Amino acid sequence: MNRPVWIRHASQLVTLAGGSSSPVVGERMNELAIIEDGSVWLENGRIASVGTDAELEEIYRKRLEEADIIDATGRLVTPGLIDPHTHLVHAGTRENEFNMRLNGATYMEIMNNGGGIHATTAATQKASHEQLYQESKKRLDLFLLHGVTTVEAKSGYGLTLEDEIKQLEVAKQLDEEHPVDLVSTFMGAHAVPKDYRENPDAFVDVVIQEMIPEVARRKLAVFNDVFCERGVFTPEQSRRILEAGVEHGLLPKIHADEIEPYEGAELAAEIGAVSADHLLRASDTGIERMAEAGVIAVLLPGTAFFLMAESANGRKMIDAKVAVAISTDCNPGSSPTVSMPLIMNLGCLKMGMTPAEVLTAATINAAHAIKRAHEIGSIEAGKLADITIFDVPDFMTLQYRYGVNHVHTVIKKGAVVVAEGTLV
Ligand SMILES: O=C(O)CC1=NCN=C1
Ligand SMILES: [Zn+2]
Repeated sequence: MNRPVWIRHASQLVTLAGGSSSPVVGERMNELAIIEDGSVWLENGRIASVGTDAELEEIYRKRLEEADIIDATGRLVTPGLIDPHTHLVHAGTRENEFNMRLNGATYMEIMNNGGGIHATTAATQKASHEQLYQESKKRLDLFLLHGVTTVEAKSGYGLTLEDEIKQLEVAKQLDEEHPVDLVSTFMGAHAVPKDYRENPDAFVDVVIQEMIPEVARRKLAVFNDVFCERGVFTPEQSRRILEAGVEHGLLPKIHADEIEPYEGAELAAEIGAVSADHLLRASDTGIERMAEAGVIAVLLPGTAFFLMAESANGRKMIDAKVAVAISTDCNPGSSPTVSMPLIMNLGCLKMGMTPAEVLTAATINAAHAIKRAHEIGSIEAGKLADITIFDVPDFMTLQYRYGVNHVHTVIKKGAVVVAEGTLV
């Protein structure tokens, strides 16, 4: 049995308490429920008590010797960060395309010429399970070093039943073996394979009739996602794919309005998606409908930055009472980063969000976007003991001193997995 862990004297203990029952919207995204000189007692992998240091010293006065003490004096303590949108499991890289885009090519031009997602699909189809596992594990180690304790991971670079299952089985093995928890999304509808270019609806039928039933039968995914974009899947095809997922118990997510306005946000609201992601080009109507329907906006400022595009308007969405979460969109083409701290910086600098709002978006709202807010995303008694300690005194400095990884310690289910910025 592991000894209890007592984190003491946090200059700011950001609990995010009070946001677990439903996604946090509007002004409440600025309410971090901070405890000065804060203290957390972790036991049996879960959070046992939260309060001031004096309060916990009183509660545990007869057990102080039992605990391993972590002195957080002068440091910021937050819930473990959560990344609700990654394409973690993939093979290969696309730095050649990065250079092409720096020389004026567009993302869709590259994709329509057989690169982009198709390039990564070719590499992933060729890769063995073991190769995918090893390459993805390296990325997961880096996520951990950047303070992330849970990630969502999509398939979508297989585009055949066998290869989609291969990706999802790698994610399952990583979830079982790596400290970071994974929540899987099936995304067979990530692109139309070249062989179906003349008849994309035939591929939609394969996704609906073959892939979704088998993935659901094997319980390899919680969510079903589709790239709803002009030149990829139409809103009508996307609807068919997401409704088929719902019929098999897979919750809907959608890549919406990333490159062009395409009424993806409207579709997300209409079918009651858990989240609509990207939204760089979402319409005002789409944002309003998402607020009414309670669809979470998962915003990906790293992707906009890397595609040299205008970011989504996080400010407008928060003011319209849409619950906002943020993510790296970790993928080899449009966002090859694992740095959630940088994504928070970009949320402030490029999407008009406050330092408090980006922290809410990277913790409790990200937990809601993967349906895990009952277990993670805030520092409250009973939740998993997933904690990140930053070597800055407060949540404002975390954004002010931008572009730096300030992670000092990461605790996953009560065990120290990163100490002084190094994997344990
Ligand atoms: O380009 C990629 O590999 C990932 C992506 N999917 C939809 N937008 C970007
Ligand atoms: Zn994505």
